[in-house]
Amino acid sequence: MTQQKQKSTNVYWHEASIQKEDRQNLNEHRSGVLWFTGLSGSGKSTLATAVEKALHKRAVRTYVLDGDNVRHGLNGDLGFSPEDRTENIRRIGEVAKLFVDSGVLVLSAFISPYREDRKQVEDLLQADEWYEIYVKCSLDECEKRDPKGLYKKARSGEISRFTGVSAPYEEPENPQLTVETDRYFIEECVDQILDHLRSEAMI
Ligand SMILES: Nc1ncnc2c1ncn2[C@@H]1O[C@H](COP(=O)(O)OS(=O)(=O)O)[C@@H](OP(=O)(O)O)[C@H]1O
Ligand SMILES: Nc1ncnc2c1ncn2[C@@H]1O[C@H](COP(=O)(O)OP(=O)(O)O)[C@@H](O)[C@H]1O
Repeated sequence: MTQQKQKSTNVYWHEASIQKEDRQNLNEHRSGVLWFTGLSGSGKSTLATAVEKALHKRAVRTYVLDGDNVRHGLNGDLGFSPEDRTENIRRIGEVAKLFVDSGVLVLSAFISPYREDRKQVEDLLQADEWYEIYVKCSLDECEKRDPKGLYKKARSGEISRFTGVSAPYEEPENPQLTVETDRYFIEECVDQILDHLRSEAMI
């Protein structure tokens, strides 16, 4: 699957009568994207889910977009070649942007291994709507955790192009936040993220 080309012609943008700002005012919080990126098993889903729970308690409208789940539906036609991963992230970016427009705080949990792909998503959003969170964990530790047994399969050759083993992961150069999940407990990482959101006046 290659990068989508614009095929639709004669289409016109329809301006809505209710704008993003109206929805944010109604919700009494800003919308945006917490973009968790990191190796498989680093803790993206665990943290996105735990942070969502904490935000929900504070009456923040949230939605988790998760790699495994989105690949069951919307992106079920995509594999793990570099081109498919790029298209995967491009579509997620567009979906995330719609959620942001709807006034929601999105928590996305995708490996998103390429810097350029993450930058493309960032460019779809306003500066204060984008929070890149690097879920940092050594390959060694991810492999020890191996919650789905995928590293084992990748090492035996049963899965090809596995991130960190036989496919690249490009670390964020300038993330808003780095959480080191091989150094801190889940609760500590969640607190670090919530503290950051507070310092950004997001909550
Ligand atoms: N080859 C290969 N490489 C990496 N990951 C693989 C692969 N094959 C299957 N899986 C499973 O797919 C999940 C990653 O999907 P993503 O959409 O996040 O990947 S990507 O952003 O397009 O790289 C990933 O989920 P997480 O472990 O939660 O990261 C795996 O469960
Ligand atoms: N500090 C931490 N943060 C997140 N997960 C952690 C942490 N410490 C241990 N873990 C464990 O690591 C695993 C991470 O799995 P998961 O969240 O599915 O990762 P990913 O979504 O990045 O593939 C879980 O079993 C989780 O309990």
